[in-house]
Amino acid sequence: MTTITIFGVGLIGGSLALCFKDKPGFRVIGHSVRQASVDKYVQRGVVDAATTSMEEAAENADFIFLCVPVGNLDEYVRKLSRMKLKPGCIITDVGSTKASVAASASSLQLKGAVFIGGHPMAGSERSGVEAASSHLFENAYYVLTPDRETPREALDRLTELLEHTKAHIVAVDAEEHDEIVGAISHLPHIIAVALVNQIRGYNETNALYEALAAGGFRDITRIASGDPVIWRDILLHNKSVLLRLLHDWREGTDRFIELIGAGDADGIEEAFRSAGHFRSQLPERRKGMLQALYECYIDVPDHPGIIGRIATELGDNRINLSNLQIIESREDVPGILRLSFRKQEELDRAVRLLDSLDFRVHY
Ligand SMILES: NC(=O)c1ccc[n+]([C@@H]2O[C@H](COP(=O)([O-])OP(=O)(O)OC[C@H]3O[C@@H](n4cnc5c(N)ncnc54)[C@H](O)[C@@H]3O)[C@@H](O)[C@H]2O)c1
Ligand SMILES: O=C(O)C(=O)C[C@]1(C(=O)O)C=C[C@@H](O)C=C1
Repeated sequence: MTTITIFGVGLIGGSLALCFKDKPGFRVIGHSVRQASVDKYVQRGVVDAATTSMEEAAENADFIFLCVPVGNLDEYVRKLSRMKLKPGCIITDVGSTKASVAASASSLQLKGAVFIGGHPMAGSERSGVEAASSHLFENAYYVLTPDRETPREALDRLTELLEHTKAHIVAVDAEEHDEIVGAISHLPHIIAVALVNQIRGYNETNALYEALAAGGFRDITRIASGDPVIWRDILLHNKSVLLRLLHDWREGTDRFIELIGAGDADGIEEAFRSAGHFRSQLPERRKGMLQALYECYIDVPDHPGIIGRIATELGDNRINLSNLQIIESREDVPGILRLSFRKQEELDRAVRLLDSLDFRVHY
């Protein structure tokens, strides 16, 4: 029996637990500092058993996943280093920054256990075990950050276990990870939050800002709703990288001030063209499950039952909807529904079907 212990059964810890739970030969143990959370994990069937005792959770584990906020990782690694663990136990984490936890672990004697940093490149703005899903990591990249000391056999064992997530496992140096993930994840979160707060300020004197905010604003700001504690810790643990990136970002916005100020039409077009070109090359598989892979938008007249009818028509025609979101719904305008599918072929069939039913469909 392989025992997998998860400290912090939230969005990421809970999703990992669901990837392993009920697989033959696996037993999944959850840990929380709060009894109410322990009860909830068990009630929801996310883990086989749970406890508030760190020793009890860790003692028989073959794999330990630390899925707590980045700011708590050092404390967890330190506590584990003082415990008697099963020989050969692999300790890993899922923190969004990697250099600081790698430094904590390498400064400690883990008494026969091995630490290998990890970071699944999938998630969402939601948090807590309620948002967990066994599909979260499918087709996403899952970064591991072994170093020169990491035994090959341990890396292979962890990689083999993580195959249950259906993610693509890649090994990346911890510092390089923080550099790149700072740019493609942490900086965008900062920009989204700064933008929302800028608009929130304008909205205080004119509520039309909020009322008129449509698809563009929502698309670029979804991630501004991330958990404040999780993101506080991430930003503070990638400080030097982020300060450099923010400096570059300021140059990017200064460039727009120049282009617009000078009425440089060609320069503006070129900025959009090169960005669009780069973005269109991003591999689809990098998107996590909670993001749409293939999407279309439908104008829906504001009358009861319409959403149910669309879902039923798709279901009757065996077209699998991966997500359905109302992105605009006010009394005075038609609503807009965003439908997401996992496959191009499903999107194509949905568009043909909805067209034939006289819905206005846009891509
Ligand atoms: N949210 C994402 O998109 C995402 C993606 C990849 C990795 N991560 C990383 O995963 C880790 C967990 O994030 P999440 O999104 O699952 O958050 P979450 O809030 O859903 O889960 C965090 C878990 O840690 C527990 N916890 C919080 N504070 C604690 C403390 N002080 N001591 C002990 N336990 C505590 C919570 O009870 C919860 O079970 C973080 O390190 C984060 O950087 C997040
Ligand atoms: O999809 C989202 O909402 C996320 O924020 C996921 C996301 C990201 O892509 O930036 C956020 C943090 C992670 O550590 C990994 C992935």
